[in-house]
Amino acid sequence: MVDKKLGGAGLRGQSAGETSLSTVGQSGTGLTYCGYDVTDLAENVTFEEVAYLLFHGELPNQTQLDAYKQKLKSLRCLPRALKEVLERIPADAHPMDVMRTAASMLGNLETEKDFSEQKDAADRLLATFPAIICYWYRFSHFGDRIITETDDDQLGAYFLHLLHGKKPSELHARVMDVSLILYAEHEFNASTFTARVCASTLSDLHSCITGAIGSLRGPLHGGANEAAMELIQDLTDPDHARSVLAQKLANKDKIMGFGHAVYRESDPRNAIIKQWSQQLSQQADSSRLYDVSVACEAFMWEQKKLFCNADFFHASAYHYMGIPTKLFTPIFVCSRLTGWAAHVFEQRANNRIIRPSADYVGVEPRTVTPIEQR
Ligand SMILES: CC(=O)SCCNC(=O)CCNC(=O)[C@H](O)C(C)(C)COP(=O)(O)OP(=O)(O)OC[C@H]1O[C@@H](n2cnc3c(N)ncnc32)[C@H](O)[C@@H]1OP(=O)(O)O
Ligand SMILES: O=C([O-])CC(=O)C(=O)O
Repeated sequence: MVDKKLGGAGLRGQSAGETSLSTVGQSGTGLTYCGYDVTDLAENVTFEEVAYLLFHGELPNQTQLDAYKQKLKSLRCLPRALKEVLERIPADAHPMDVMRTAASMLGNLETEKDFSEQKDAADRLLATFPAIICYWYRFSHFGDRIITETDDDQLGAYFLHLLHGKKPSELHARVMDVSLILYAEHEFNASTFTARVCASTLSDLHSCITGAIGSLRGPLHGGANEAAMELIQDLTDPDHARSVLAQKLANKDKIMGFGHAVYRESDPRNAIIKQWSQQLSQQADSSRLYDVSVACEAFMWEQKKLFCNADFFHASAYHYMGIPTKLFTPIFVCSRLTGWAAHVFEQRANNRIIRPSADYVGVEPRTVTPIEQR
């Protein structure tokens, strides 16, 4: 793998601490969680195993996994006060604002009083995030008060079940599971770094997660999967895709779902989700979204040597599973919560408050002019 030339703004390339949770752009296909290649994990384990790995440092054995899944299932009930808050948030709210408010509200209702409660607090958030976003969505858009306690075995299938009101197909359940694995953890990305900065003040887990959701919301980070959908939805065929992109590049527009702060030639998550998007397209009425996405990928590489990041083919994959575009980034939250929480645990275990310095570029020292003379 070629190292990206790093330096300058955005703290690019500077080490801001240690982690044993993941490596980005260093070994294997480019992304490892606790030493396992993400490609290996996406092929051979489930998201619940990845969550356990990030929280405990090792994959669970069968007994541990069964107990963990049982625990998560038992935590799916939303408190009445949280449902009341969700019912008051309007349908035109940004779903990431719903997630941010809900994480904060849960922090009021079920405050983490001591760090010894951190894993239970994280499991509770993990178990409830799919219910939170689907409860708000179904109530605000259709007036449904859904029952959030179901017997779904896995979080991805649980989300699709609550969203659509019926259990998903095996293929859809598997794609959601893989998607959650791919989004789970990514070293010191902007939202995780937000969580760690907050943790370094010895704040509570809900504050760390609430802040991280705010950072993930932006289109340069998690919001890119929705922005990519907005781009591809209007592309009629590969020729049209090429001409729209050529115009955008001429305008110096950023093309969402392309490029990365660390990877230089490819994002290993792309090949995986792309292959699942292709499978979904073969079952769909039309393969247009997949075909135009492939044309965008080829054109961007040919013109700018820019490659698809994790977000680009997630857009078509999620769309093929009937997921409304506005819920794409909240799914990212449901997954990345595991990475955020694991980083909070790691920060707390060896903490020093994160407080860098700034290079001052303002005016020279001066004295106050009395107000009547200004
Ligand atoms: C899961 C995730 O969060 S993955 C990231 C999701 N975000 C996106 O997809 C948004 C689109 N992409 C981007 O904005 C950027 O590629 C980022 C934010 C991901 C990384 O930013 P940086 O590290 O600053 O990018 P990088 O240093 O590689 O940029 C090099 C050049 O390529 C350009 N470039 C990078 N990405 C893009 C893009 N998607 N479209 C057009 N040009 C781009 C930059 O503008 C820069 O040009 P310049 O030198 O003329 O200023
Ligand atoms: O690492 C980054 O900068 C962004 C990213 O891909 C992620 O958070 O998954």
